[in-house]
Amino acid sequence: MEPECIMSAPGKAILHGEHAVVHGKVALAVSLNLRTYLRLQATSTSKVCINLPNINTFLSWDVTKLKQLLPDSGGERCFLLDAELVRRLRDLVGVSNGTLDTRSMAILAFLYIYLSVFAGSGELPSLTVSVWSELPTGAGLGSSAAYSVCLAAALLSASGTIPSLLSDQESTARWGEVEMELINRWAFQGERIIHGNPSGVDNVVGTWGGILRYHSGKITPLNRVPMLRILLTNTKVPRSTKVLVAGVKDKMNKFPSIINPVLESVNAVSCTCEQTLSEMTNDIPTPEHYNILEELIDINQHHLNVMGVGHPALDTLCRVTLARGLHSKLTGAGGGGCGITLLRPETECSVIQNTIQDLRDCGYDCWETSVGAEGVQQHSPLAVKEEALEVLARY
Ligand SMILES: Nc1ncnc2c1ncn2[C@@H]1O[C@H](COP(=O)(O)OP(=O)(O)OP(=O)(O)O)[C@@H](O)[C@H]1O
Ligand SMILES: C[C@@](O)(CCO)CC(=O)[O-]
Ligand SMILES: [Mg+2]
Repeated sequence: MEPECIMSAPGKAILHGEHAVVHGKVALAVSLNLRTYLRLQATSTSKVCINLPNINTFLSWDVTKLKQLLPDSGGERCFLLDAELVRRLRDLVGVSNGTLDTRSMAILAFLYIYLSVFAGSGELPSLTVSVWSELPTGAGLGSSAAYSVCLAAALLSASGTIPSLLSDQESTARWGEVEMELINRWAFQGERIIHGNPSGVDNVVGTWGGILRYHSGKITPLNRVPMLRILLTNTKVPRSTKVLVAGVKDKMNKFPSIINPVLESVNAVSCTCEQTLSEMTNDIPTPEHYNILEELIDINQHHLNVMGVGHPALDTLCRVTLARGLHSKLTGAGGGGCGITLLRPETECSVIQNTIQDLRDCGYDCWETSVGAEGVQQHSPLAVKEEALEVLARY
């Protein structure tokens, strides 16, 4: 095992298709230039330690105690969640079945991947894992997926299942397709623990990065898309993806003939958006293209409200931006959290600045973001963003 490794993975924004994607519809998603960073250190303390400064969680366990929880076999566990292992971990962490609290979810996901990845070798190494993120936690930008992707990459690398990539002190590197598939599968298990019933789109974006279409597990990178300018707004209203996803399912069960057509319509929105983006890259983008993108945003935002995942703070976001001629929708699971606002090429700087100020006056965080960042990466210490290294080096 290498003495130390540092990984990072990006957050994501969903352009269209959140919730519908859980039920087999198309989603379009982009990676963000906000990342989660993880540092793993091999130790000889006979302890497993985790430091999660974003959620003020610092814990450790004796390796001998964790050994008692080892599942019978490893490896294949990246396909199905091992319910018995989850039960044992819940007992260890002291949480009941329905728990949703931030800490317990993060710890369960970590211990689940750690134990499963090392189960095959029968030996549990002592190590310290520290994770710090630029992403707001639980706000719709895929923080859970970026966290799970980093955990999967680091623990698979520590176990020797995938190679450690770096040869010199200053590089950043990415794995090949086979290793990324494996990272993605294990990250999906982390998402299952945190989300309950994830579609897999968030961990796919966290692993591969870029701009992509996701449909029932099938990933299609959109290599040619116009440069999209987006405002991200965090309403700071807390919410849980798990609860919201379960709420949509309840509505589907209660009113199938009403909700199923809505999901079908969201699917058509995603497909029409994809088609429009492709026309914009083949021809010169016109104002009419942007009008279509804006109408699709409005339609989808209404659909998401019908599904019950809106929030008054998101309504305010849409109203405030529309007053400046800009169109917004929630992104991710909704219920609060973040929204995206499309900027047109001709949108004047003063309009953008005034919109940002209006939103900040509502108490929201708001910033312009670039999309399409790299997926999961391994960094040498000298190639990590200074701020991230500074935080991770404290532990
Ligand atoms: N930096 C972090 N440190 C520790 N745990 C984290 C971190 N980021 C995310 N998590 C875990 O992920 C959970 C948030 O996941 P959740 O899916 O609800 O929100 P999200 O992923 O930010 O939004 P969405 O799924 O809508 O994109 C937290 O409760 C915590 O358990
Ligand atoms: C709400 C949802 O569609 C997106 C969360 O970012 C959930 C999922 O796809 O797993
Ligand atoms: Mg999530």
